[in-house]
Amino acid sequence: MGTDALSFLTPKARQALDFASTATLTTQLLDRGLRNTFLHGLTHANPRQPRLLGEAFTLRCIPAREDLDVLSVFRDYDHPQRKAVESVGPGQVLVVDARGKSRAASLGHILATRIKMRGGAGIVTDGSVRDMAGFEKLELPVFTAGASATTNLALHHVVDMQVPIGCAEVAVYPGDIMVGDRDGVVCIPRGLAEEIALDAMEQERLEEFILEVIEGGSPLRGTYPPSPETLERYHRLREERERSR
Ligand SMILES: O=C([O-])CC(=O)C(=O)O
Ligand SMILES: [Mg+2]
Repeated sequence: MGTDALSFLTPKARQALDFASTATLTTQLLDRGLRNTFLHGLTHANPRQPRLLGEAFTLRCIPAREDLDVLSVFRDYDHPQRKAVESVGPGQVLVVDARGKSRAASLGHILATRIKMRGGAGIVTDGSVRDMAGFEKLELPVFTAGASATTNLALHHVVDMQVPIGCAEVAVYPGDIMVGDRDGVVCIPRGLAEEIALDAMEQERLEEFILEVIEGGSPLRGTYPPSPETLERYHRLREERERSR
């Protein structure tokens, strides 16, 4: 996976963002007062490629208009949609504000493949994609509200890239960190990414322990959330494991 765009993070934070679940990350964001960071309603197109990590490269659409949005505009290689695709860099995720409208696709298999070849880290749209059979096999994480055969400009007019957008009702700023897994996609404000990542890793480790205890038959009381005694057991176990490494 190309993660060049994430070089502002420490290797430890990058690793953590590659591992932590979106459930854990949204909890960490909530703990800092951010309640609306999960892009609800989007699912991954390729079941084997659910894990997404990259920096947001944003694309904004407004409603199409019949006098402007005609098929011939796609002959222009500098059409904003095509220009955006040719601008997504290594480690970046194309995040499309399709106003939550999925009746026409944000893009298709060829454009998505170009993003992959450019080293892009993925695609997220609150609209749809076309050529779904291709996306199901594409080795690029793509999150979408669904499939629609209708091409982009029947409904969308791509106006701008690298501006703040709304995607699935979540504010996404260029450079924010997008993380996806089987639950969907979360947007982490760039300035919070490092600390969220490190704390998320701690939460993951603790929850792994809690799950083991629950699987061992313990009730929730005293375990989840952990009582001081359970926490002590956890810290002791961690110390033991670290010593034996
Ligand atoms: O969305 C479009 O019209 C372009 C398309 O089909 C593709 O990229 O394969
Ligand atoms: Mg196509």
